Amino acid sequence: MYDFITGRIRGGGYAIKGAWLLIKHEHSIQLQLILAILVTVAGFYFDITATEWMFQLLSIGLVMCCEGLNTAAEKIADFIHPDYHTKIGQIKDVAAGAVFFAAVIAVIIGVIIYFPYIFYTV
Ligand SMILES: Nc1ncnc2c1ncn2[C@@H]1O[C@H](COP(=O)(O)OP(=O)(O)OP(=O)(O)O)[C@@H](O)[C@H]1O
Repeated sequence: MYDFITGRIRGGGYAIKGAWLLIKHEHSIQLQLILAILVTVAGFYFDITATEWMFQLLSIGLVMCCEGLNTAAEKIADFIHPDYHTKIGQIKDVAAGAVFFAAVIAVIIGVIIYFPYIFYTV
């Protein structure tokens, strides 16, 4: 039981270290973080509902999660095959495609939330 708890705590520490490395070194994650901060400010400004906050936070989490996994896939690809190869290109494109799905959904959710606040408020 003790090993289980210390192992989980250590695992959490590695995960926080990984999240910090993403924020510190990856421009794509830095951009997503800036966008997340901006929409969070917008959420407070427009006083969005609890349900809208949940969808917004889910969207932020989904995009940052996909972006982080995309970065991991790119790093694995570069590590196992640093030279140019069409397969590596496909692997990177597929990983980027996953981010694209998440980003499109996040934009649609953002439009659904903020369009009425911006255009229909009296
Ligand atoms: N080793 C490679 N072999 C073949 N094609 C590659 C290779 N590296 C990159 N590519 C192609 O270039 C695209 C961009 O790759 P890259 O690793 O630069 O990703 P990126 O999205 O620019 O990275 P970042 O998110 O760090 O800015 C890939 O999606 C792929 O199509």
